Order: sequence, then structure tokens, then C-alpha cells
Amino acid sequence: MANWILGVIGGSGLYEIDGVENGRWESVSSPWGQPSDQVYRGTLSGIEVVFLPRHGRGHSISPSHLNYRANIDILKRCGVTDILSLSAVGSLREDYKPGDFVMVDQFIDRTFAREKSFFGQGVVAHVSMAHPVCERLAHMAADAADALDVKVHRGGTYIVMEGPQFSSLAESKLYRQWGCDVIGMTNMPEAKLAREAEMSYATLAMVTDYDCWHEEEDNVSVTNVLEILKGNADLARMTVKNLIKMMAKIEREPTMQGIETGLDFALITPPAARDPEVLKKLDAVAGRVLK
Ligand SMILES: CSC[C@H]1O[C@H](OP(=O)(O)O)[C@H](O)[C@@H]1O
Ligand SMILES: Nc1ncnc2[nH]cnc12
Repeated sequence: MANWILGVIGGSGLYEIDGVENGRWESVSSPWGQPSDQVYRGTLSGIEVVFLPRHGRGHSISPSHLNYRANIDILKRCGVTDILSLSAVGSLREDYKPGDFVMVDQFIDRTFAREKSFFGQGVVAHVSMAHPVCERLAHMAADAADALDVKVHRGGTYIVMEGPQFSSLAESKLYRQWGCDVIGMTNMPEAKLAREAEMSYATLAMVTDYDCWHEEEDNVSVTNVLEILKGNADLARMTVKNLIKMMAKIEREPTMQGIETGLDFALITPPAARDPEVLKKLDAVAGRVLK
């Protein structure tokens, strides 16, 4: 069996995946607190897959209240090597249309009310976020989606807002001026934490609306987001299946980006000064370098 373990974080409208062999919901506990839900684990085409519904199966956790650290920590504990985030986004440009997919390659983090790092007091580390997405995983996922009847845009900057309210018109226009392509509320600090935990991360963003800047289109609402997602959720699930088929054909090698060894250059607190209680919590995400 090829040595990838794919983690899938299902966003709005995506609370389950199908076709998984020996699929079962399992509780995984984390020293970082309560994750969003149990994980659904099993195999697809011989590859292990671990699915986590980001907002919980009943969509009861808002973007600001998600325990991003616990979510990433449990995926690491499950041995996940690569995380594919499936996310609904608003489009900030005319040619990224509702129904289209975007393989995000950059993020702007405008969130302010979330725990963003595993490395706070007691053990400090600074990882590089210059290229926040795993290029290999993003290419593979884009190829997997390309095989389907959906327009796939390769590349896009995703601005992450705090929410839960949608943007004002002035904000939406500002983000367009900044060169942002899509907007959502969840991918940060998720991508930062995946990088700290030395796991590949990529986002398949599903455009559901034109936010509120477009003069001829309705302003975003949950109703129109869900309407588009109803049509797209199956395409997202098929993308996952195609991606897994690709993974099944090749052995996973370490990334050229050095994601699996990112902490080698990041820790600044010397061993003698490290807080033993924090070290215990870091057993999964940083055990490789803190042993
Ligand atoms: C239901 S619309 C707003 C909601 O959808 C997106 O979530 P996700 O990335 O989990 O699909 C967006 O970020 C908001 O949380
Ligand atoms: N316009 C929008 N703003 C923020 N998050 C979203 N998720 C889907 N559409 C969105």
C-alpha cells in the first residue's frame, strides 16, 4: 500500500464522504482540547483516509469558535501526511464564477480572535509561511478535479476574515484592490498549524457567490451558498476519489518544499528552557524534533 495518509477537512455542506472501505467514526482525543467531531476513517483505493467535518456534523461550530489546534493535532495523531481542505468561498473577481473550483496558492490572514500556534509560551518556534500551500498536493488535487466537469482555476489568494458576519461593501472592494481572489473564514490558522505540524496542506476552494461587490449579482447569503454547494459537494467528493487513485499509484516522497522537516529551522527556545508541560502537549505535532 502506498504510504500517503490523506486527511480531508470538509467545510460547509460537506459533512461526510462516501465509498470508504471499513469506514467508521472514531474519537481521537487531543491535549489541545475538543476537536470539531470524531473522524471518519477507512481506506479508498487502498489509501488510508481520515475525514473531519470542520464545523461538526451538525454545523454547530462557527469559524471563530473552531478549535483549529485540536483539529490539526488529531489529524497528526492519525498519521496524516497530507491535508486537503474543502472550503466554500466568495469570489472577488469576475472570472472566478459560482460553481468554479480554485486551487488556492496564497493566503492573507485577517483573523484576530483565534489561537494560531502550537508554539506559544514555554516552547517558541517560527515556521516559514512564504509558500503556505503544498505545491505537490495542490497540483495533484487540481489534476484530480480537472478530470471532472468543473472549471478549475490554478492559483488564487484567499483572504481569511474573522466573520461570522459577511463583509461590508467597503471591505469587499478593499480586498479586491489588494489583489485577493477569494474570501472565506476558516483556512487560517488551519494552514499555519498544518505547517507547524509538518503536514502538507492544500485547499480546494468552491466558489459559491460574488460576496457583495458585484453590481449585477445578489449579495452573499447562507441560502445562496448552500444552493451552490448542493450541486458541488458531489464534485468535491469525486475529486477526493480521483486524488486518492493518483496517490495509490505512487510512493509518497518528502516534498521539495521540505514541509516534513520545517521544524528543523524553527525552534528558538533552547532545550533547558523548554516548559515540560508544553512539551507534553507537543508530543504529536513536534515529537520528531523534541524527543
Ligand atoms: C456557510 S457560508 C460561510 C462559511 O463557509 C465557509 O466555511 P468552510 O471553509 O468551512 O467551507 C466560510 O469560511 C464560512 O465559515
Ligand atoms: N462571501 C463570503 N465571505 C466569507 N466566507 C464565505 N464563504 C462562502 N462565501 C463567503
